[in-house]
Parts: sequence; structure tokens; C-alpha cells
Amino acid sequence: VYFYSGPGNFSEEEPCTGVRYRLCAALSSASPPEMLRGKRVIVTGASSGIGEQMAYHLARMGAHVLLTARTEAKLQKVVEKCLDLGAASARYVSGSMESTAFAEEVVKEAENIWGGLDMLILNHIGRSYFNFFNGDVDHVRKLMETNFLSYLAMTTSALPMLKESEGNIVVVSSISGKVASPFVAPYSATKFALEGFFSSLRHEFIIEKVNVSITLCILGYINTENAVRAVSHIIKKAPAPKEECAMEIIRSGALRQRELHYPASTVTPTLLLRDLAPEFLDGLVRNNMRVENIKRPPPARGSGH
Ligand SMILES: NC(=O)C1=CN([C@@H]2O[C@H](COP(=O)(O)OP(=O)(O)OC[C@H]3O[C@@H](n4cnc5c(N)ncnc54)[C@H](OP(=O)(O)O)[C@@H]3O)[C@@H](O)[C@H]2O)C=CC1
Ligand SMILES: C[C@H](CCC(=O)NCCS(=O)(=O)O)[C@H]1CC[C@H]2[C@@H]3C(=O)C[C@@H]4C[C@H](O)CC[C@]4(C)[C@H]3CC[C@]12C
Repeated sequence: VYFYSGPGNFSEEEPCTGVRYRLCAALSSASPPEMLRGKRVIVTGASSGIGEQMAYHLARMGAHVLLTARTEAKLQKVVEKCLDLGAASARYVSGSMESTAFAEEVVKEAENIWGGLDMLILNHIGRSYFNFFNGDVDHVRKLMETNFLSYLAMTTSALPMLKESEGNIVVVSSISGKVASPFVAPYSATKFALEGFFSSLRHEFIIEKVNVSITLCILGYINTENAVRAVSHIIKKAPAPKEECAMEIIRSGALRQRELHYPASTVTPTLLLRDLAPEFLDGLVRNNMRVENIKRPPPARGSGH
């Protein structure tokens, strides 16, 4: 067993103490699934896709889960399956994250039923499109409410409980929140906003010695129904599996990692594409997308597009 002796390095001399010991224990013995038994976890966007799969993994680990999305019928089915899979408890709250008031209501429910919180997994996204930007600024404003401001509202409401438990904030983002690419302008803006806000907040936590971890999950193309329906006619490469993706998100949060890159191939663009010559990047996009299949949408009312 290596002993953690400071930011980023391990030594065999200094014994671990306090928080450092927990990190050592996490890295050296207990696997994440055992670390989440009995833990109290909120998962947003849990009625389908990656969020649904995270709910099932957490259930198998014996966690308490509070799930949220808009579609009550879907949430009921996910909760039932979570109980069958061994969740310590499973409940849902249905509503739209277009309203930050609902976001705060979800956290209040966790306080009411559990009296505390160990992990907050922010995962939901509002409906968007994979196409040229059509000038619809109102769509961007609405998506900022759903994909960004609701994450901030939940984080702010949950922070006292997370400080108490020395818990985790897991923010599900995308390669399009690190590297610009075409056809996702509104969605990408919300993901870049998450990067800026939560990376800055993590600095403040370190300065103020707030022992709450923030894990940013940088995901590539994942085989969820909505994503495949939206882009499979354009993006050539095969998407990664949502089940494994969900497990890696939970693992990275439980191990208090700063970032998860899944699939691993997403690391390359974030390290290289920022500085690559535009013509190389254009070529990369063209090689990965059937751009000819994109049909430009009608311009939004009053836009110059
Ligand atoms: N799939 C992919 O290729 C990639 C996904 N990601 C990220 O992973 C996360 C999950 O994506 P994915 O599983 O594909 O998404 P899905 O579209 O499969 O699921 C979206 C979830 O959000 C919920 N949701 C949608 N609108 C709202 C709303 N207004 N208020 C509250 N909940 C809402 C949906 O449930 P309901 O409709 O019942 O409300 C659903 O549970 C997102 O943050 C996404 O950016 C990142 C990179 C790639
Ligand atoms: C277009 C997708 C959003 C689909 C959507 O509207 N979901 C909610 C539906 S609901 O309201 O009915 O619940 C995009 C979601 C994830 C995007 C993909 C991603 O983030 C990874 C890549 C990033 C890259 O910059 C472009 C290609 C991506 C595969 C990207 C494509 C668009 C999404 C699938």
C-alpha cells in the first residue's frame, strides 16, 4: 500500500491520516461498489439513458437512491427495478429542471427522507438538436436553464449536506464541453458553462478546505436511445455502451477523481484539438461525420440566419 503524501504524489514513508487515509483506503482496498453501500445518492435524468443505468448500478451496490426526471411512468418502472436489484431504498420525484425551484425541491426531498446526502449526480439534459444553429436564442436560454442553472441550484441547495458527509458532486458533461465541434452550439454552450463553473468551484473548495469532491465526466458518443436517434445517420463511429459508461461515472465519483474521460478516446481531442490547425480539425470532423446528411433547419423567427 502506498501512502498519499500530498497533491498528486504517493510515498511509502508517511502514514495516511484523516481524509488522506480514506483516499488511500479507497485506492488500495475497497472497490467503489463497497464504498456506496448504504450511501444516499440523488440521480437526475434517471428515467432513461445513462441516468437509468446509473440507478441500476447504485441499486446493485445497495445504495439509497432518489431519482428524478419528468416522466413519472418511466420513473416508477426504474424505481421498481432498483428495489428488485437490491437498493437500500428507492424513491422518485418527477418534474422539470427547466425550473430551478424544482431542482431545489428535489434536494429538499432528500433532506426530508434521509436527513443528509452523500452523492449528487447531475446528469439530465433538455431536448436539443444536432444541426446548424438556426438563430433561436430563446432555445439557448431555455437549455441554459435546464442543463446548467438547475445544476447550480441543486449544488447550492445540497452543499450543506454534502459538507456534512464530505460527499461527492458528479457532473455529467461531454467532449463538446471541452472542444468545439459543429451542429451542437446550444448544447455545447451549456456544457462549456458547466466546465467553467464547476472547475472554478473546485478551486474555491480547495482554498476553503471544503472536503466535497467535484468530478467532471467528459463523455463521448454513448449508445442511449435519444443520442443514437439524433445522430446515428451522421456520425459514423459506433457509440460506447451506456451500462459501462454509467459504471465508470459512479466509480470516478466514488474515488473522488477530478475528471472521467469515457470512452478513453475522448482524452485525445481534449489534449490536442485546442491547438490543432483548423484545416486538420475540419478534416477530422469531415472524416467522422456524414455532413451531406445534415439538412439545414428553417431560420428561427427574427433571426438573421
Ligand atoms: N448519449 C451520449 O452520446 C452522450 C451523453 N452525454 C451526457 O450524458 C447525460 C445523459 O445523456 P443521455 O442518457 O444520452 O440522455 P437521455 O436523453 O437518454 O436522458 C435524458 C434524461 O433527462 C431527462 N430530462 C429531459 N428533459 C428534462 C427536463 N426538462 N427536466 C428534467 N429531466 C429532463 C429525461 O427524462 P424525461 O424525458 O422523463 O424528463 C431523461 O431521463 C447528459 O448530461 C448528456 O449531456 C454526454 C456525451 C454523450
Ligand atoms: C442531440 C443530442 C441531444 C438529444 C436530446 O435532445 N436529448 C434529450 C431528449 S428528451 O428531451 O426527449 O429527453 C446530444 C446529446 C449528447 C450529444 C453528443 C455528445 O455530447 C458527444 C459528442 C459531442 C460532439 O461534440 C458532437 C457529437 C456528440 C456525439 C454529441 C451529438 C449530440 C448529442 C447526441
